[in-house]
Amino acid sequence: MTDTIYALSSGALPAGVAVLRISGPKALDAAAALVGPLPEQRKAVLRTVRDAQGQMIDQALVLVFQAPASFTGEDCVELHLHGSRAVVAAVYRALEALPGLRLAEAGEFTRRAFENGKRDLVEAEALADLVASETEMQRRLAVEQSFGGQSALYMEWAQRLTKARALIEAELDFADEEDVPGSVSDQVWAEVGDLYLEVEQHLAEAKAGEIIRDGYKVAIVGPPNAGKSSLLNALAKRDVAIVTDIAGTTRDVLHVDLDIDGYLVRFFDTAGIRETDDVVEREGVRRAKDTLEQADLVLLLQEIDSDPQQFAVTGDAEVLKVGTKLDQHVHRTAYDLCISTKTGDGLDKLRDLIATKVKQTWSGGLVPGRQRHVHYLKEASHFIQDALNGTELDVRAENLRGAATSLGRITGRVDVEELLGVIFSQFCIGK
Ligand SMILES: Nc1nc2c(c(=O)[nH]1)N(C=O)[C@@H](CNc1ccc(C(=O)N[C@@H](CCC(=O)O)C(=O)O)cc1)CN2
Ligand SMILES: Nc1nc2c(ncn2[C@@H]2O[C@H](COP(=O)(O)OP(=O)(O)OP(=O)(O)O)[C@@H](O)[C@H]2O)c(=O)[nH]1
Ligand SMILES: [Mg+2]
Repeated sequence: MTDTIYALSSGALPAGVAVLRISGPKALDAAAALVGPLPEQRKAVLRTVRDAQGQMIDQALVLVFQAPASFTGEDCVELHLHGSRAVVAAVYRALEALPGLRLAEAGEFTRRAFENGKRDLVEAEALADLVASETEMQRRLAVEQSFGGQSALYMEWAQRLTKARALIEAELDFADEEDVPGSVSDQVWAEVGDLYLEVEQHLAEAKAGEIIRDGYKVAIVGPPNAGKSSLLNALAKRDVAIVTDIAGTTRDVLHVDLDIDGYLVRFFDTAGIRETDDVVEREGVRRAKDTLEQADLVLLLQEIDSDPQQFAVTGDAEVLKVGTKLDQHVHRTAYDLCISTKTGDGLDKLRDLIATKVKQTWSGGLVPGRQRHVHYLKEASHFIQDALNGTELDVRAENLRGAATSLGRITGRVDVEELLGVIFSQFCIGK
């Protein structure tokens, strides 16, 4: 028998109100033990919460959800308590004393929702993203992936693959019979070819999902003393990095997260890149180069009119040449943009430029949300490719099955074999 679990579902205490959720076969009994006869389901009612000795703990709103119509699909009760640590601790003590009840583990309510078919893996992961979202775009992406058809897209693909496989296998089984025209198979492979392109197009947008979720990475690089750390501080509007006039001040990579127009943008301040015998600085330079390679955008800083020290910017990030210390120099066209952290000149322009670039990364549509999805999408894509390029019909059909299974693993919901049964039962081969 499943445990009945409980936990605080609302935020950090103290708070005005704390929502304590109980879910599982004993949820209703447990709640009744604390508050007496339960209200009609899905109707909030004010009740006194008492411990086993009959001592009053708090007055709370009680909300009952009967299985299967609840968030988890199990019997659920919510106690909307006063949000103090002592109240919650006292209710925990009272629940703990009841047999078959225990504190929920992280994610366990949502896990049960998955196990009871209330949401699939993509929706459950996106719900975690929604709860963790800090920027507007993270929220939008999470909402889109949790409630907006991401799962339906993968399931539709899996179904198309399974249908194609059913038709191919029918051809295999009835190859010697006249009522399976050869052109059926041509048609099927043309459709699989279309699907392949759709999957590839979707995969091509994986970067967008990563940027929204994990942030758009901007590396601030350049020679020592160019003003990199000063820029980081100016962007952060606080004294994050040490700034001195000594070349080689920064060694570690420091970062600051900013919300720019609803997007998470992560700025990385790095050690000035130069040849050096200093062991510590050399490690700093190595890390600077690493950061540069992983960036989505590189701000290459250089004091205006200084000798253009050249070093290779590797990686495929776009590079913006930024001239610094504009207060001491005049504007030069050799740079994409000139700034002064001393006067603040050019900083708004830089922020706008970055905002424009990050906005181009996501069209707002369905994109792969996580590395896990990308992994299975690539796997599916390879199977489809093998199916398209194969020669033996049975092997090609097997590759179609592999592709559908890979897609099924993303949502964790599709039972592909079951689907095959449904499809087979729907068409008859002239028998
Ligand atoms: N108080 C409270 N607020 C909350 C939640 C909650 O659990 N409790 N949620 C928790 O994340 C979110 C709302 N999500 C929910 C999702 C499903 C059901 C539910 O009862 N589903 C039933 C009935 C559906 C219906 O009537 O349309 C079901 O799926 O069968 C409830 C809340 C946000 N706000
Ligand atoms: N006048 C003027 N001085 C600046 C400006 N930005 C930075 N500086 C000065 O330039 C010196 C170096 O600045 P940092 O920000 O430490 O330079 P950095 O690129 O981080 O240097 P390293 O960490 O050594 O690679 C400091 O003395 C700053 O005050 C600016 O816009 N105008
Ligand atoms: Mg520095």
